[in-house]
Order: sequence, then C-alpha cells, then structure tokens
Amino acid sequence: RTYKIVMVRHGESEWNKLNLFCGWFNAELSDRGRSEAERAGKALKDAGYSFDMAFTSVLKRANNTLEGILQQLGQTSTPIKKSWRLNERHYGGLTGLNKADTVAKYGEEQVAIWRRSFDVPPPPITPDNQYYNVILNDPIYNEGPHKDQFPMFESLKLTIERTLPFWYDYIVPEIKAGKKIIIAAHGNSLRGIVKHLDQMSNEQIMGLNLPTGIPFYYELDSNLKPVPNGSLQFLGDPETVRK
Ligand SMILES: O=C1c2ccccc2C(=O)c2c1cc(NS(=O)(=O)c1ccccc1O)c(O)c2O
Repeated sequence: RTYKIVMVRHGESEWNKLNLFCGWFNAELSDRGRSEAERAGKALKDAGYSFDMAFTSVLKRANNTLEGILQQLGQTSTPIKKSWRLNERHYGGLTGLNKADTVAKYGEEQVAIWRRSFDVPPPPITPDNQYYNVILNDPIYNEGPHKDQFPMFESLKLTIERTLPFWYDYIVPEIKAGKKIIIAAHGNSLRGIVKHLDQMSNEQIMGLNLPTGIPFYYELDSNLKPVPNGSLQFLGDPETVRK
C-alpha cells in the first residue's frame, strides 16, 4: 500500500512584501497571500483531494493559509494540530531587518556566509530588538517551547533538528493509520521534512526554495520512502508551477 501526503508553504506575508526577516514574529498574510491560499485550495479541490487531518505551525500566516485551503475544499471541520516545531526558522537578531539593514549592519561578506551555511546561525535576538518582547511573550508560544528553552536564533540545522521530532512523533503515526494529511508550514520547516524524505545532503536542501502557495505531494511506500517518481510533485497548472 502507498500513502499520499500534501504539503504547502504559506502564501506571501505582510513582512515578505517588505522583504523583512520574519521568523518567529507572527506576521499576517498579505492580500496576495490570501489569494494564493484560495488558489491552492481550488487546485486541490479540482484534483479531487480531501483530508482527514491537518498539521501547521503556531504562526497565523501558515494557519490562515490552511484555513483558506480547507474553506475551498468545504472541509473547515478538519482536525488541525498546531506546533511551534513546524514554525519558520528563527532569524534571531535579523528579525525585522530588510536586506539593506542587514548588509549595513553585518556587511556583504557575513550575509554571503549566512546565505550558504547550513549550521552557521544568525546573531541572537536581544532585548533591544523591538520584536524581542512581542515574540517572547506571544501567547501562541504558551504550549511551547518552554521559556528556558526558547530559541534566540536558529541555523537551518537547528531548525530541521526541532522539526523532525514532530514529523516522527505526530505526523508519521497518522500517515500509518491511513489518514489523508495536509501540512501547511514554512520554507525552512518544510525543508526539514523534504530533506528527510528524499535523503538530501545539506547542500542539496539549501538549494531548494519551495514556492509559496503551491501545494506539492509525496507518494510514500509502506516504509514511508518515496515511491519511484513519488517525490515532490507540484499541483496546479504547469504555468503557475514553472514561475
Ligand atoms: O542574509 C540572509 C540570511 C542571514 C542569516 C540566516 C539565513 C539567511 C538566508 O537564508 C538568506 C539571507 C539573505 C538572502 N538574500 S538577500 O541577501 O537578498 C536578503 C537579505 C536580507 C533580507 C532579505 C533578503 O533577500 C537570502 O536569500 C537568504 O536565504
């Protein structure tokens, strides 16, 4: 028997529009992001998908993307499990900075190192960062992580290491129970799952930039390994996917 699982990166957020590092800040979806979610839902509906369960982060940009999709499917009562472990990578002290600020503050060379590094973290977010308290005290984190383990920064490596336990402990059992699953999350948390499923190298996964709002699916065998040609298939018309 094989299993099909659908994943989607949330649509454009208000901070994506401004090209700001967002990470664990709870930014809203932009209007464009909402319409991306609507289109994703329509593509899934046209392809005949339905879901028994959904997983998402605790960030509203992913939650609202999921809600938009389920609305199009007429499945707004689908059980949803949220976890901080599916959150976007925490960009630490870069949170709220745009490209110019980042280069001005840290220089081109350092930015280039961060861009190509798997395990080099950004600087920690500090109390002088205007988003420090709003993130640390956001009630969306009441279910975790604990204050004494709350991250102040994450490398891609650290992000993947805190995402995969959720995949194993919560998502895999439901897949094996035959549930039809959708995951609505973020570029870097989805990279963790994709890297694991396709056994990709650090370099390979850093080269993968998942498009926003375009659902993709995996077809997995009984060992939850991708079947031949069962990796990372995008949904929707090729024109949209190609862009
Ligand atoms: O500085 C970083 C960076 C710093 C620390 C951890 C990870 C990254 C990172 O992953 C990254 C960066 C810059 C850019 N491009 S950029 O230099 O044009 C840029 C900088 C700042 C804000 C948005 C931008 O588009 C990227 O595409 C990235 O994937």
